Amino acid sequence: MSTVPRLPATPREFEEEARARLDPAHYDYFAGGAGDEVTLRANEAAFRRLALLPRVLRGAGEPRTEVALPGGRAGMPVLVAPTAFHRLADPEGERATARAAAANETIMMVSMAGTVGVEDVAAAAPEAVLWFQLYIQPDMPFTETVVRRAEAAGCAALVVTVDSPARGVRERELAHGFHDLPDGLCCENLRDGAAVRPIVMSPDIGWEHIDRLRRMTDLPIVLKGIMNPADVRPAIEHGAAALLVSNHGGRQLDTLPATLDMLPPVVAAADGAVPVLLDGGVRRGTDVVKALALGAAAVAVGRPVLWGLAAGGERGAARVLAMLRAEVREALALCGCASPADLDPSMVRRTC
Ligand SMILES: Cc1cc2nc3c(=O)[nH]c(=O)nc-3n(C[C@H](O)[C@H](O)[C@H](O)COP(=O)(O)O)c2cc1C
Ligand SMILES: O=C(O)C(=O)c1ccccc1
Repeated sequence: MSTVPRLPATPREFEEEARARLDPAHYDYFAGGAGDEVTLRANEAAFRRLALLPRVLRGAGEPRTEVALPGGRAGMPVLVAPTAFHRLADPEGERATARAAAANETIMMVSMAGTVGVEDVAAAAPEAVLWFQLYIQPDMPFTETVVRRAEAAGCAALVVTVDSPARGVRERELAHGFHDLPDGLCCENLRDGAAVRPIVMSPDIGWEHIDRLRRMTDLPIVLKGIMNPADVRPAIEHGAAALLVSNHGGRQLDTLPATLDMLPPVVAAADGAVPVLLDGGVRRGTDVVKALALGAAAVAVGRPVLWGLAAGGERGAARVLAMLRAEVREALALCGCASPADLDPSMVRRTC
């Protein structure tokens, strides 16, 4: 009789299991943040500081969890954030992640630094809604080549990461001497004929590049890495269809505030013109509901999906997403909400 291995039951257990299975250098690559990891810790801590204040006797009925976004509908307000190098966690890599996202009716943002080409990700999960994450390369003809690949693969939006004019310095990577993918793995989306280009994080990228991208494609553009409310108006003026409040999971500049703490001022600056999403430190359904109460249209998770993938491949990643979906439904129900639209800022309270 064959037995199916037992999967962990909590987010913490998923991370422990992933840590036990991964090469320590790869675990630290996934887990680590920049500098003293102040921002990395701040993201989760901000959720813990906030308490929920449910409403009662609203007769809301069974809650619905789906949300409509510029790049399509998601069955739950928890998307898969773009993360690099999934084949370090599981041989199927991004194919497994896409199937796990599709099984939970959610959207996967496919990293430009993926270890499976975007066409193969799409082919592995034909029902998945994919958004393609792009680092605009200063070589704009090459950037266009990558955009055309994402379009041809059927991606429904471009997620342009704007928090990376340089690569963040992560001391855990330095300690292991982790610089490159092992032999046999590469960034398949960076293929250029027989060669694979390195990803350039360029300080020369400016709003004019967003304008050029806007002219290049009809896909909605999501700007990922907006933290300062002063950047919201220009983002809208330059044609962003949505904003993703993100500090890159604390992996770029250290000592940025928690994303949850910048969500209210960014939402206020957007003033309903575009939906605002958030990532960073989301681990439980209650975290999701807190962000939605403060005005997020949806959230995304990075590391939790990697832990699922490392602990149990496609099945592990799918379980992590299914747990989050069940927790969101439960938290909405216990808050007296029929849908995310019933949440509002009066339903969260700072405790310290
Ligand atoms: C291992 C790892 C790789 C990442 N790679 C990318 C990437 O290729 N592109 C990108 O825009 N963001 C990348 N991110 C940032 C995530 O998209 C996201 O902002 C962050 O992980 C959210 O925080 P969380 O991990 O606490 O959920 C990466 C994050 C991690 C942990
Ligand atoms: O590690 C990261 O956070 C990341 O964004 C990245 C970008 C390019 C290549 C590999 C990883």
